[in-house]
Amino acid sequence: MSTAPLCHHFDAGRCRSCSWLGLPYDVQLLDKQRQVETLLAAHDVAWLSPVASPQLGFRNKAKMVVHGTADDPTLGILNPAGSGVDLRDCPLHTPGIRAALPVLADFVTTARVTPYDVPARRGELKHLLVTESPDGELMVRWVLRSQEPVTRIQKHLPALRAALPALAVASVNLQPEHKAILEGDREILLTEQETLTMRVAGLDLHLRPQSFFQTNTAMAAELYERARAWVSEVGPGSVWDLYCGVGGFALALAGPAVDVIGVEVSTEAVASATLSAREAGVDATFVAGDATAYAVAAAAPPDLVVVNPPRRGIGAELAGWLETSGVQRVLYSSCNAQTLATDLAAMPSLRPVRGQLLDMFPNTGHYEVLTLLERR
Ligand SMILES: C[S@@+](CC[C@H](N)C(=O)[O-])C[C@H]1O[C@@H](n2cnc3c(N)ncnc32)[C@H](O)[C@@H]1O
Repeated sequence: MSTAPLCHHFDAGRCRSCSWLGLPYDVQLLDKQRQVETLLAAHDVAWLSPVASPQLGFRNKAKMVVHGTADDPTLGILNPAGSGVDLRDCPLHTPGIRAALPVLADFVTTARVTPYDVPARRGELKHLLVTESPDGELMVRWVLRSQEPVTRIQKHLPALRAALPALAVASVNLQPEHKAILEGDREILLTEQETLTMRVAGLDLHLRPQSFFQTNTAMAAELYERARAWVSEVGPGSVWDLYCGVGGFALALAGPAVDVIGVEVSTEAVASATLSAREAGVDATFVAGDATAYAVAAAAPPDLVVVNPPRRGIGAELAGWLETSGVQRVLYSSCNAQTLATDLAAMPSLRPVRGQLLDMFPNTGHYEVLTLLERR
């Protein structure tokens, strides 16, 4: 039986970012489950069935490198020779993003925003970042070397909005350094609307341009719903959500009988979470700062701590604090089972009793794993 090709760029060898695309999806999921069970084999975890994702069309954020010329830009990646590979029809992205990228490529030409030429260090437009909310609204960000094209972008923005009615938030990010980093610190908002509303798991989460959001909307919803269900079995009176981002876990777990505090290093994300809590009429507090510093300085631990760190994990200091703090339960959501295993080894008094893999990153070797830890 012949099957339709999933991605013509992959088949032609132009893009291998989805390094597992050649594996049938059920094999991908089995391999990931096997991997996480092996990494956590030292623990007696009750594993729930892995949560499958749509294999394509799931990715709510496009991070496109812009190359070529203003008349003929490419949106995609650079190949090893440094030439642009156009991936505007990348099938991982949501249909709304796929429809928007050709319009945004035309805009590069109309507004004369010259793509940045890495070897020559000339040009302006480095990346185009596009996020689609579950409601179909778009956030578009032009990552520029300098402010030079901003006036032209502003001038042509009304025409772009007419061509792309879903465009709700537009901004310019300034990344003046000649470094392979996605974006810089400074953001210039070009629309009145400042946030995209990410409606997942019954929550309306405001997302500002520089904040993190899980890139797979369906899996984000599954993650917060599972957190809500698992934690409700335990009924804690107080919860910290460390590495809270725009507050998904905190707001999913908040309630009249639960005192919730979210801690996050990004002030933008904290502002978004605070706004979402206020609009939902939820009593949750969000603090800008380092998760470890917050924990070690606290007078007393809460009943339950959620941690959802970047790939590096929570690290020895926070793991050590959790180990000795007396906190009864930890809900650890990890996008890197290797660092999860290291962190668990540093908290022998907290036993992972339940785990579930959520396939946040189909067609790659990556995945999210949610684990509930209980004090022995
Ligand atoms: C994997 S994301 C999780 C975000 C959020 N929990 C969610 O569900 O979307 C990790 C978050 O940790 C934040 N972060 C990174 N280092 C941190 C630190 N040292 N202290 C607090 N937050 C940090 C990042 O800004 C990012 O928002």
